[in-house]
Amino acid sequence: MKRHKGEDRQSAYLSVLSQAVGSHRRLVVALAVSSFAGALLEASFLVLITATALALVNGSGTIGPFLGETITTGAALGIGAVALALRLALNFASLSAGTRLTAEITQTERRRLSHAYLGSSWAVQQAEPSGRLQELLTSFVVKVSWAITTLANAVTALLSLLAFLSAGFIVDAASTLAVLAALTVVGAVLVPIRRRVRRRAAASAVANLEFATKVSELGSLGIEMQAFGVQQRFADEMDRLTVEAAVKQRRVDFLTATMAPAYLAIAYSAILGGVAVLAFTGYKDLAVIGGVMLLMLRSLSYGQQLTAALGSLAAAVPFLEAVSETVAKYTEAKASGGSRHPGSMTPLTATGVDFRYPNDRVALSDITFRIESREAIGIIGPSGAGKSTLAQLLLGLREPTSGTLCVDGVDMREVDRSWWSSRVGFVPQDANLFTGTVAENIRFFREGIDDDALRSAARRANILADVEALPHGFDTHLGERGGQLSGGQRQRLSIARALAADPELLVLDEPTSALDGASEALIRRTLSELRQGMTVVIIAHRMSTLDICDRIMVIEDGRMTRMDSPATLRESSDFYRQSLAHAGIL
Ligand SMILES: Nc1ncnc2c1ncn2[C@@H]1O[C@H](COP(=O)(O)OP(=O)(O)OP(=O)(O)O)[C@@H](O)[C@H]1O
Repeated sequence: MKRHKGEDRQSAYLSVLSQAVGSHRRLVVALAVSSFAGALLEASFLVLITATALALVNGSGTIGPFLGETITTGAALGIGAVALALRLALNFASLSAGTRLTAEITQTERRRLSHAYLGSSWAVQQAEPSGRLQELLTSFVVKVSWAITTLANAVTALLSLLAFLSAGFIVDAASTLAVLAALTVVGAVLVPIRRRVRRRAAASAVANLEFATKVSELGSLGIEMQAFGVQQRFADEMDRLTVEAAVKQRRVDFLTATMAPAYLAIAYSAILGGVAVLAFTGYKDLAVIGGVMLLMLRSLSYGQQLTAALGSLAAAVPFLEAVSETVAKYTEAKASGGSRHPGSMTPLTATGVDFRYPNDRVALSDITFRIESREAIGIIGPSGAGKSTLAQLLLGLREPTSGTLCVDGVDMREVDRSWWSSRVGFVPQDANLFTGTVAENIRFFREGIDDDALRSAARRANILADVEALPHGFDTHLGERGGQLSGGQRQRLSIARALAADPELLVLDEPTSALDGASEALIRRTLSELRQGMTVVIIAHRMSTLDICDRIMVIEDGRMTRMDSPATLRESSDFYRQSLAHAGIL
């Protein structure tokens, strides 16, 4: 059977919701049951108390019959008092279940999102717009927990309504049926409004994410913003995005809020109709009329709660959907890797390797090479030639689009990722330091790096003297992102981090780009000492850094045009000669 598009959407929402409720089902049920029982008690209390009051007015000592039993007014008052006490206890139980539910959902959704992100591939993490994950983890998760608590409230309101209607049937079936019919009409009238709320909320969720991305981007442009004096432009842009997000949110809020007055208008019309019927039929049983009126009013108020809860749910579901879609995207793009442990880190061979980015930009074509143990390989080439992309392939962060990359004869795709990363050191173009001590920054969350290994790594990276000059040495707390260090110091700290776990393969992506001549010379000396004990791959624009290399790979426009010793390249590669000439070496 052909399904309506709206139905598919509806079932998608329901499946996202039921997935999110998942392990919290127990609490949702506890919340619903305690609220339902509370509502039943309240309904019984109202029926008893109305009937008792009328009996007292009429001078009668009994009320009923209820379910075939008559009750004395004294017993009815006693039962009423017990019902009230029980209702209070159940109220507290629902409150406790509700607050626990919110806290648990916040935790599970945050864990689900952060674990999925951390387990996803570098390609997905790198493509993620900045600030998006933070926004999802904070305001989106709060809305998700709110959505599920709202769902529990909706279930509660629905069950309570059913409890009241059941009580109503006992008192007077015909009037209760009329109330039920009125409620069904109201529910149907509000369906299109709820659909609209959902559509508007989806637009609002998108605006929120765009806003978060912009805020994050603007935040990272701080120094340029000040230097170029464009703060006002930034403020204008922020204002524009703030207004856009606020307008979209207001539209959702307005539409959600219209549901209450719309509901009330229709509900009161139904009451008006009911009373008109009574007037018309001349029905006069005061006890029944009083009881039915009370139940009807209370039922309508539960109906109102149900409407409000469903409206809020419609507004929150797009946020839940965004979180679930993101988790699915991260999980689908899990960092790949096998379970094999090659006998050695070398030879490292590439055979006909191509790499294409998702935007179809071909970054590498037909790359073939073989790197032997303890070789020092330099990689040079014009900007944008594909050098960093190749480094990411060597680190196992990206997979070739075609061709193979092998470690001691084993395809990299089959190699155990943790085995590989524990044997590879990496120094990126920009040193990324975090708020923490010098020691923590060098250890970088890895276990088994003792104080001696720290000192040795710092010495080999030529940063030991700088660290010892700090007020608390290795225990000195660095500012956010290592803000109190110079660019060169940050780069050398990043080299110490790469060396701390004694890697067998060291990949350096322009390690000396931020260093002065003297520091660069020291790093060069360090590298020439290091290469005695490990295989080194260095991408460098500074030709002097490549002095220590046995062979140099020249990459031009994604292709490997040469891979030879420096002496041979002087003869065979125009690019190499030009680079030496620019560096004043030739
Ligand atoms: N994440 C990405 N998505 C799409 N294209 C990319 C991405 N990263 C790099 N590229 C493109 O791939 C090509 C190779 O980039 P790569 O960073 O590897 O060059 P590079 O030789 O390291 O450059 P540079 O020396 O300037 O750092 C470039 O054209 C670049 O625009």
